[in-house]
Amino acid sequence: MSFSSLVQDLSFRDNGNNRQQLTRGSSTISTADDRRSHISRAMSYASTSATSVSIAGDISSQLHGGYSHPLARSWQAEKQLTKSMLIYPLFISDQDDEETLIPSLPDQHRRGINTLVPFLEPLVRKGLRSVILFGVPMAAGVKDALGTAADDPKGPVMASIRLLRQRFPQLYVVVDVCLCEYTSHGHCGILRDDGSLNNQLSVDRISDVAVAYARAGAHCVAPSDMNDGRIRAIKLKLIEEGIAHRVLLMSYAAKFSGCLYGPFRDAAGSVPSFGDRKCYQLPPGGRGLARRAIERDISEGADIIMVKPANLYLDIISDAKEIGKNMPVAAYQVSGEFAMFHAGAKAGVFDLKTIAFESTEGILRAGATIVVSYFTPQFLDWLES
Ligand SMILES: NCc1[nH]cc(CCC(=O)O)c1CC(=O)O
Ligand SMILES: [Zn+2]
Ligand SMILES: [Zn+2]
Repeated sequence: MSFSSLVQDLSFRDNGNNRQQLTRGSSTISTADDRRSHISRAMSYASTSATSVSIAGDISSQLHGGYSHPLARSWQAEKQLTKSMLIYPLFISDQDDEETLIPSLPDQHRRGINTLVPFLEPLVRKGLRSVILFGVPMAAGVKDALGTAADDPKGPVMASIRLLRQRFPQLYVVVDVCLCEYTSHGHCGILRDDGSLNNQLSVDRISDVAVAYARAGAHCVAPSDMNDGRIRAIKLKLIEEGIAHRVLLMSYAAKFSGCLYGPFRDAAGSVPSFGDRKCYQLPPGGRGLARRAIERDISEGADIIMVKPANLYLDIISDAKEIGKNMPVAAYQVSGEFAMFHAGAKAGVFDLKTIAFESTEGILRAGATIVVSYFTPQFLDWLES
């Protein structure tokens, strides 16, 4: 294109301003004018081509900003999964040397106290920061209507708390507080004659158990029983005992009754002998009820609120973050979710490591910063690379 035809071309299409500059000679065209003429040329081209409108005319449509690089991908997340976010569940049986694979809970064992230290040593070395203990009485005749074995000073949980505190000073020890593993009927409290939960007796008993675990050295007690008023009762008793300043109270605030606890009940032998837990666990559709439970438990003195299960209840995690915006939110990726991911991986639906990360990142994105996860030992390896 010759200079004269370029001038002709520009003056033909451009506004008066540009034409004025051009009449003073090509050497006086300013940079700004130069840019303007380029834009106007692009726009006049765009007006004849529908596809270029979105490219040149609308920068906001450009989302593919070179984030295929793993580091650039990680920068898109508000929170990165770290080892310190993970709590690993341990099932402690009263058979001291036991190490039994739990059939419905892949790679997870029920273990006696004598197997704990050798099992945990390499994990702690790899960066395990926290465990949550569940007691599993296996011996015949241990269970009764009151769940007496729960805080037996010689019982496996009390002994394990003391052992872990002594052997692994850096390990943060959380203890689940409930009666269902210890009651003959398998429910999470003390029952009336008609089989319904006696809330007052249950709360009295649960808070005694929580205080016993705390006195034995638990850093954190986590009541999962769902009896009304248990958080207040435990907090008051911890204050009364003079140990409230050194014990965190983590409430399973929003705990739903669904079909995702099966492998856990296998592991813990806590299937109710009659009925179900629908009187004291939330209905899956009960978002409002969950919000009320979270508000209630915060007002009663919970230090951490938990949502359980996790991946099917991400909206509840996000509600918990909003309601409890000044406190940590935990989520429990439960046994049924873990087993489901294993089954999917085994069936070739997806890769286990990939789904472990994707599901856990979903939990963080929803608002949790603490994740109770059966994947914890694997994450300790996966987060190394
Ligand atoms: N109160 C017992 C308890 N504590 C934690 C879980 C579930 C954990 C899991 O499924 O991984 C359960 C089972 C239940 O409520 O029946
Ligand atoms: Zn229970
Ligand atoms: Zn429990």
